[in-house]
Amino acid sequence: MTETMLNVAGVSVAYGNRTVLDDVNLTVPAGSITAVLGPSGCGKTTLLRAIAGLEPITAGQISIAGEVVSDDRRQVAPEHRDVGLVPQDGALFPHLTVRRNIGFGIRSRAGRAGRVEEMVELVGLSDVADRRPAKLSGGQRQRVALARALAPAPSLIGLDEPFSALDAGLRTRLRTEVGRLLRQYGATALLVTHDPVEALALADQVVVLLDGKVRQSGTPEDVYVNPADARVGELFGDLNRVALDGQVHVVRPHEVRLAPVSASRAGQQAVGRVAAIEFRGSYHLVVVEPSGAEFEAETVISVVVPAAETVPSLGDETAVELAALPPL
Ligand SMILES: Nc1ncnc2c1ncn2[C@@H]1O[C@H](COP(=O)(O)OP(=O)(O)OP(=O)(O)O)[C@@H](O)[C@H]1O
Repeated sequence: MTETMLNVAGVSVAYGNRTVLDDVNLTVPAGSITAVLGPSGCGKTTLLRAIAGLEPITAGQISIAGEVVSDDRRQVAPEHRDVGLVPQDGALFPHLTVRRNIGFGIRSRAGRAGRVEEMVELVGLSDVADRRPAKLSGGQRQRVALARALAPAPSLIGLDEPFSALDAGLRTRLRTEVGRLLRQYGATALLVTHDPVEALALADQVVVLLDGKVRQSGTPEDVYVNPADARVGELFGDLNRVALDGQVHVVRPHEVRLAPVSASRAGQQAVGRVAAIEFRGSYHLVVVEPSGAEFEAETVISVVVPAAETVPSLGDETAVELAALPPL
């Protein structure tokens, strides 16, 4: 069996009398990446801070590599937890070079220089290793922050929205690169993010956090394909909620298709009018108002139509194939 590197059991955290984490449970197996996904304010940063020892917990227990580091009696100091943090903004020391930033957390002097060089190479920063952070690009700064967290070989790496300050193109490239580095290094990582693409692309396990509670945990495929409820489903992008035959069905816009009205088959297709069309770059989102009596008032069904395909015009009558609508 794989060793559990992080175990968070029934953990609650309160600020004053306001509970922001409520009975949170999660485990991270050694050598794997877990993403905690949730909207702004759901408690992601608080969870990471509690794990790193920067926030006391009000209930439960946190263990790292089999050692209890937080419970109702104990709170092991951050520097004794063996957790490397990559904060949201990188938080590099502005007056230190890349090398010295990376070496900062390595306590023993013996072997430090060699270790720093290894990390500099790992993140591909040999050319800029004597520069200070101000002379680096945003992507380079984030790589320094990652190397600094990895350098002391911690049991666990915590990443707090590490790509959020970067522009879209760089974010995608760095995401791929960081994923590769963490795997190559065999790191155990907990990534907190509000970005579903980041969570799905990088993680072995996704933990969905809503209002301070874990709503669902599973593989990326699990949580995407079988969301526990519509709120979880909606975290991963546009979602149709269609009230049909007394049940609410949810379906993603790319899972339904437009069809010619003449091919309509009862129960399989909804017929309606095109109420809106949005161009989204690689596709059009076509919003259809179905007219059948079986649909509740104000039901709309959004359909992804790839850019290469013909889109209907506003007001056109069209059919939507509904075969993929699972009830929730
Ligand atoms: N030191 C604090 N004192 C009081 N309330 C706080 C403190 N830190 C955070 N909070 C509140 O706790 C809740 C959870 O905050 P947290 O930063 O953990 O959420 P988050 O999911 O990381 O959000 P974001 O992505 O916006 O950083 C929020 O409502 C926040 O306002």
